[in-house]
Amino acid sequence: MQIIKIANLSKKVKNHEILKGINLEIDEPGIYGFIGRNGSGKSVFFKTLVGLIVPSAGSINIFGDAIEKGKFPKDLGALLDTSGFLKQYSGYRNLKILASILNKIDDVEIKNILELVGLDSNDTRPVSKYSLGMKQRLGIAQAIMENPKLLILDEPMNALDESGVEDIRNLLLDLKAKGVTILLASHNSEDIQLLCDSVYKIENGELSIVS
Ligand SMILES: Nc1ncnc2c1ncn2[C@@H]1O[C@H](COP(=O)(O)OP(=O)(O)OP(=O)(O)O)[C@@H](O)[C@H]1O
Repeated sequence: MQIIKIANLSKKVKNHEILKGINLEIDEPGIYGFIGRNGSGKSVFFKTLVGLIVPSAGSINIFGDAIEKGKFPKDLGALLDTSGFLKQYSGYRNLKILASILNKIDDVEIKNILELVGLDSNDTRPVSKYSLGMKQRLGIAQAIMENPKLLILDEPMNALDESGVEDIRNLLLDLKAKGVTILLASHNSEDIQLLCDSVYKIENGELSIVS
């Protein structure tokens, strides 16, 4: 089944055309990089893919299903920003609350995912006490915890230290080896070069293939 099919996708806010007639088809699992200057439209593009932003025109299909507003696509995990966590609760409690929506994974799996991204699963401190890098790791844990077949990651290495970057690179390559498709927006050319099978550029809201 086709993984992603995007046809003529546009997003206009007032007179500003943020995305202009984007077409993209992804048929093969792999890691797809998205590069582009600050403000070029990468985050808006990703948010549109998951139904958080409603396009002005065009269509998006993920695993054959049309994306609709507010209906998060199944088999999809996303890291779009890490500000959505409930700051008064621990990382574990946050993931548990999110996991209770679909009820696909149990407590042991949640703890394993936390350890996988380098967080202490027994840490009871609230997220308000987390460093930026820890929040980023928690965001990655949230994105991957339900074993999605498609993963959309907006700058996942933000605020990570060197070993964190190395851990997450390896994690993404492991997921790719398991057949997961990953869309990765990054400003880090090393991440793009090391990880991506194909690279796209967004420039002034238009998408083109780089390699
Ligand atoms: N919710 C919104 N409503 C209106 N305009 C928005 C909204 N979010 C982003 N924009 C505008 O859309 C354009 C693209 O922003 P976007 O965040 O997608 O860029 P980006 O490529 O992700 O940038 P960066 O590399 O800095 O993360 C910018 O001009 C921004 O001001």
